[in-house]
Formats: sequence, structure tokens, C-alpha cells
Amino acid sequence: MPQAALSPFESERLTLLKALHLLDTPPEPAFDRITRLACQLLQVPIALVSLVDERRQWFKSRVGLEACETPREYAFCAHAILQTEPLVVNDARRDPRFVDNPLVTSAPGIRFYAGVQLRSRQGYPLGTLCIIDNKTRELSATELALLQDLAGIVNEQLLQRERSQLAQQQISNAQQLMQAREQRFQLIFERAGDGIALVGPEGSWLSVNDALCQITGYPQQELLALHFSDLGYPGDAAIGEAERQAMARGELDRYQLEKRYLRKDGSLCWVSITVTRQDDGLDGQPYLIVIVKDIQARKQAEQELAALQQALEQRVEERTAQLQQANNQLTAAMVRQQQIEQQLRKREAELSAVLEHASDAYICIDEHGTVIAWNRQASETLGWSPAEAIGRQLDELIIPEAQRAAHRAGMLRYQQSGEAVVLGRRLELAALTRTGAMLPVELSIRALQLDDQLIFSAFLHDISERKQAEARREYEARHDALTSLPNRRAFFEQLQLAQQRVQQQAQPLALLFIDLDGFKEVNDQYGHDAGDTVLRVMAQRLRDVAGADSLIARLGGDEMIVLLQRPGLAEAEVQALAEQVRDAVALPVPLDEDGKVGMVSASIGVAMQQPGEQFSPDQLVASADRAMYGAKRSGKARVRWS
Ligand SMILES: Nc1nc2c(ncn2[C@@H]2O[C@H](COP(=O)(O)OP(=O)(O)OP(=O)(O)O)[C@@H](O)[C@H]2O)c(=O)[nH]1
Repeated sequence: MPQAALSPFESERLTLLKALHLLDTPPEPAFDRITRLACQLLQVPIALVSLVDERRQWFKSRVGLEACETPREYAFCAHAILQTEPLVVNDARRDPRFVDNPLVTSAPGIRFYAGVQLRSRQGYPLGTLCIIDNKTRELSATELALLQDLAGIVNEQLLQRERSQLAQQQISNAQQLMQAREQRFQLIFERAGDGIALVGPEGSWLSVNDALCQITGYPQQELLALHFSDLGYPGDAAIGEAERQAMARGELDRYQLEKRYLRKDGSLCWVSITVTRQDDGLDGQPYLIVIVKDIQARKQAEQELAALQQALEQRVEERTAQLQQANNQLTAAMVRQQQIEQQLRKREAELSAVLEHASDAYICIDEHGTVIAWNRQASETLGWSPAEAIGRQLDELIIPEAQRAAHRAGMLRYQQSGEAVVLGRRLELAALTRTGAMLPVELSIRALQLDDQLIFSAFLHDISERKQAEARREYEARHDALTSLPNRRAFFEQLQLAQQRVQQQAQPLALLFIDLDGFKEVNDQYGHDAGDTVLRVMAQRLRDVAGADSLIARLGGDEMIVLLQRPGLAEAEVQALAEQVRDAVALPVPLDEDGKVGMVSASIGVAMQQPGEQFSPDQLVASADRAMYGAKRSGKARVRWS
């Protein structure tokens, strides 16, 4: 016996069938009327409203059949629900699907079957309205249409059940949804981090959550016993009053404000309160949803921030004042700086003018020895114009060849060690002029470190005249003005040196101490000028006789002395010279154009110092002097040895 296939919507079909709550329910007149009508109108002994579940067909209504259900595998209806057109089996014994069906082969011995599908709103097959006969028969079109109409009535019943079931399901779903929402709301209400409360129109708390209890510090029951306004800090009573009244008049349905709550322990807590008016209360009364957010930390942070900002502003103010002061000082300093710069420029101009017109030559060189300043007097003294001198090496211009190496070494030493022997002192040096002449100059050099540049400045002036005057004074200090012979002072200086040579170079020396005889008489007879003439003539005669290698000096009055020194000087040689001197002195001295002559002679004392003999200058001169007196005493005009 072939089994009927399962519907393509078997799962949905069975779900819906169970949801209708028809299976295994008592008979109902609405269905039974139809099965009775079917039997009567179509002349069949059996009519059924059959519902096919997963294992059986169960009869919601049955006429002519004792069994209330049969297994699904025997069910004709299991085949009928698979097609939308009615299933009509005229003779089951001739239909291969049912020929061996126990319901055919034994009781109730089905021969004829006609079943019309019963469908849900969505078209899922649920069962059939079927008629059965134990005789074969054929169903006319009218009869089939009648069966379909009756099936339509049954189907309408099923659809009503389905709609009712669907409505109940929707209500149930809605209730579940409501419950879920209520639970969700309750959960949110309870677990919310912010305080939430429902407040009645008169200001009584209807419901409060844990967060609000924590914010206010009141247990829930105590809080519920308070009034909405009881929590407000009296000092903030005016805050939100206008909004509250506007909401009471219905002009405002939501407002938000920040104020302080007085907590149960007396402390204050800043809160943000959002009040929303709801007009759809369960009892038709309006109520308020109040969200309370603890903003104490934020307020504290704001206060700290404000304090910080105030402190910062104060700092900025102070700093601005300081900056202003600094700026004023800077401005004053800049004005002062400008004044100083102006003064400096003026001073610089003055200095330049002074330098330019200084009586001293002003020369400036850089650390490489290159001339960078050269004034007018430098040009006049040294011959080079500023244009010629500036940019050239100083040593090439004015330093004599012999001193150039020392000059360069001195500059280098100063740059390396800061040591200088010439700086800050007055130096007398020879400078080279443009013509190549040597010029004695007095020089004063200073080193200056200007920023990162080292310069040397020098003032220099020509000291030729001074040098000449000095030389003249020097000469005059050591020479007799009348005869131009070295004087006593010069003689003793030279004698000292000569005595050293006696010992060091083994050069004997001899002194001829000469005193004129009869000189006073010349003075007395011809006058002092004549005496002067005699003295000058005598000096020249001594020069002529004694020669250039002898020193001839006038000791004073009519006393003169000859110092003779040479290696191997012999007494005879000295004696001969003394006699030559004596003779030269004795020659007449012409005094005028008229033939007037002066006559003098010389008394000469001789002293010698041989190597190894030690005499002081005075001793030696005194020795010669004594010898000279000896000559005088012996009659004058003669030579005597000491
Ligand atoms: N014209 C002149 N007379 C001078 C100068 N210095 C000294 N007398 C004089 O020289 C004389 C030197 O005197 P004395 O040496 O006694 O003269 P004297 O005639 O040579 O005598 P004796 O030496 O004893 O031979 C003095 O009359 C001085 O006044 C001088 O520079 N010019």
C-alpha cells in the first residue's frame, strides 16, 4: 500500500493545526451540522471533518463512523490534503493507492471516497471534509459542487478559529511584549546611574530608584514620604520656580535646571534635574518624570577650574603688569641706549676729529698687522697718505728691516699668550719713512679687544729734535765749551774704561798732565779773550800732536790732559810725545792781525799704569798732577815723570 507523501509545508501545517486547539476537542454543532447535511444531501452513510496530524487523522465531526481517528497511513484524507482539487475515488478496489488499504479490505469496507481539502488562511492543508460509501458510485458535478460548498462552510469555521487563535496570539504576544518592556523599564529604572523618580502632580514622590536614594542619602521609604520640594536647598529655592509654575499652568512640558539638594546627612550636593510632564498617567492624572543627575564632581571640577582660571587670570594680570613694567624699563633702556648711541656717535666723531687732527701720528692695525687707521699727522710724519697706508702691512711701511721679525714675533706672542713687552709703555724706536729715512719716534701702543676683533692702536711722534737736543746736552755735559775738548767728567769716565783695558787687554796707559805756564800773564796782558784764544789754540795743537787715538781733555782753567793707550806702549814713546807737546805749546800764538802773540809754555807731569798695576782714576791723575808740579818747581816748560 503506497503511503501518501508529506505536504511541502508539513512543519508549518502541523504547527498551525496544533495552535488551533481543535484536535481531541468535543464535537461542536457547527461542524456536526455540516457532516449531517453532507450525508443527507449526498446520500452517503459516512461524512467526516478530518484533521490530519503527524501520525493520524482525527475526526472533529463524524457521521456513520464509530472510530474517532485512524492511522495516517490508511487515511484517504492524507492523500486528499496533498491536492487543491477534490479527491474522488469511485471504487477503491480499483485504485492502486487504496486497493490493499485495510479500510477497504475490511471494515468499514470503503468503496467510494470524495474529500475536499480544508486550508488555512495562508493555504496550508489541515484536513478534509469527506464523504464515504461502502458502495461504488459516481459523483455528479452538482454533487461535487455541493460537497465543495459544504467544505467551504467548514473551512470558514476553521478560518474563524484561526483568526481567533491569531488574535489571541497577538494579544498574548503584546502582553509578553508589554511585560518585557515593563521589566526592561523596571530594570532601567532600578539600575540607572542617574536618579529617576515619578512625581505626582502635587509633588509627592510616586516612585524613586536606588540611584536617587544614593544621591539624596535617604532610604527609599523615607524618600517616598517626602515632598518633591523637600530635597531642595533653601538657598536655591528660587531656582526653577518660574519653570515649575509654568509647567503647573500647562505652558511648559519640560525643563532642566541645576541646583543643590540637601542630603539626609545635611551635606549639599549639586544635581542636574530634568523634569518632564506626562499627561497619560494610568489613572488619567498627569505626573512628572524627574531625572536627577549627580553633578557634584562636575561642579567641583568647574569650581576648581574657575578658581584655577581666576588664579591664572591673576597670574596673567600680574605677568602682564610685570611685562608692562619690563616693557617700560626696556623702552626707557632703549631711549637711554639711543641717547648713549647718539653720544657715542658724537664722541666717535669728536674722537675721529681729535685723532685726525692730533699732533701725534695715530696708526691702528688689526691682528694681522694690516693698517686700518692712519691719520693726517701719520701722513706728515711718515710720508704715506692714508690711501696708500690703509690696507698694507705696517711692518712693510714703517718698521726697519732689522726689526720686522721681532715685530711679527711680538704680535704672534701676544695673540697666543697675551704677553707683550711693548704694550702700554712709551718706546723710542726708529721708524722708516716713505723716503727710506730713519726717524726717531716715541711710540705708545695699546691692544684693544673690540667684540671679536683684536686691534692695536699706536700714537707716535717724531722726536728728532728732542733727540738732537739730548745729544747736544749730552755733548755739552761732557765737553768744554771753549775748546770743545772732553771735560773733566768725560775724561774720568774714559779713564775708568781705559784702566779696565789695562788689566783686561794688557794695554798700558799713560797720562800727560799739562798745566800752562804764564797763562795768567796773557790774560792780564791781552785780556781774557786772548786767553781764550790761547786755550783754543793749545787744544788744537794737542789734537795735532797726540793724534786721534789719544784722548785729550781740559780739566779746567789752563789744565789739560792727554790719555794715551795702546798695546805695548813704551815709556820712551810717552816721553817723546810729552816733549812734542811741550814744544808745540811753546810756539807763539798769534792773537790779532797786528802780529800780537801770546807766549805760554807747558809743565807736563807723566804717569803710566802698566798691566798688573792697580790705581784708582784719582790716584793716577793725582800722580800725574804731582809730577806736573814737580816740573813747575823745577823751572817750568819741562816734562817730569811720577
Ligand atoms: N782767559 C781765560 N783765563 C782763564 C780761564 N780759566 C782760568 N783762567 C785764568 O788762568 C789763570 C790761571 O792761573 P795760573 O795758573 O796761576 O797762571 P800762570 O800764569 O800760568 O801761573 P803758573 O801756573 O804758576 O805758571 C788765572 O788767571 C785764571 O783766571 C779761561 O777760561 N779763560
